[in-house]
Amino acid sequence: MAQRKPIVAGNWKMNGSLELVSEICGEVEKHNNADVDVIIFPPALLLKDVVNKGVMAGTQTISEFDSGAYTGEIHAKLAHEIGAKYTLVGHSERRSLFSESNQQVADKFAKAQQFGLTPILCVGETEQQRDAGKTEEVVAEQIKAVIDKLGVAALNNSVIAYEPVWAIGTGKTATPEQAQTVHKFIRHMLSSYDEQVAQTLRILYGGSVNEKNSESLFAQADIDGGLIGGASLQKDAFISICKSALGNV
Ligand SMILES: O=C[C@H](O)COP(=O)(O)O
Repeated sequence: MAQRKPIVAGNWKMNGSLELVSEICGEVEKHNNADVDVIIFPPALLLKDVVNKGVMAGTQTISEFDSGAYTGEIHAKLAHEIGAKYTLVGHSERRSLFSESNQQVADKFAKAQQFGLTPILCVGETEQQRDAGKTEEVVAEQIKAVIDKLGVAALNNSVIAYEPVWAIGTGKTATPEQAQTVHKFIRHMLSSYDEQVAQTLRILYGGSVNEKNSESLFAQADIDGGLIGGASLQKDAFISICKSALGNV
């Protein structure tokens, strides 16, 4: 089996402050090493502060446009110049609250790579879709939008985060088995395009990950770390999750 370096990514969403940067980042930086990539996704206004603390960072979304009259958008080129290494694309909150389509997410993915950012493509089904037996179909469509636009090789320089919408911020974590089933499906689907991409792509799980469940989730064969929301705002919990990625992925 391919060796994949785990990632523990903290998505602060529209939370955090300069105080939180000071409280968490010094500690977090110590856990980013040869064995695990630790990344913080702060609100864009705190990106430079996080980078200045020596922490690997990214934006929570990115514009699909180049520079121009796009008030309020985050330019991938500027984010990269400031020091961002990654960006999330297609987080379910962007899809549901800001109506981002699969096509738009694919455009953002392309723009991120064009300007040197590694996209983390977020995918996942709603509870209704899961209940209707459509989990695999929904996740496959979300990934195929990127493959159709850019070709499967574009996934080489990316990460996928599987985040079932029903598990986000609800405390209702997918069981390790439920998560593993979908991660395995994603790898299987990718292997029909390219076996090397399927084996080397890092696939993170997100959705109510905390310091108590991270170890069992990360121990699954196809789970390469986590995208953490609420627990990434608590220093001790987040550090504990970072430690559980070591030797468990
Ligand atoms: O990006 C992170 C996810 O939306 C998970 O959030 P959560 O850990 O608060 O459920």
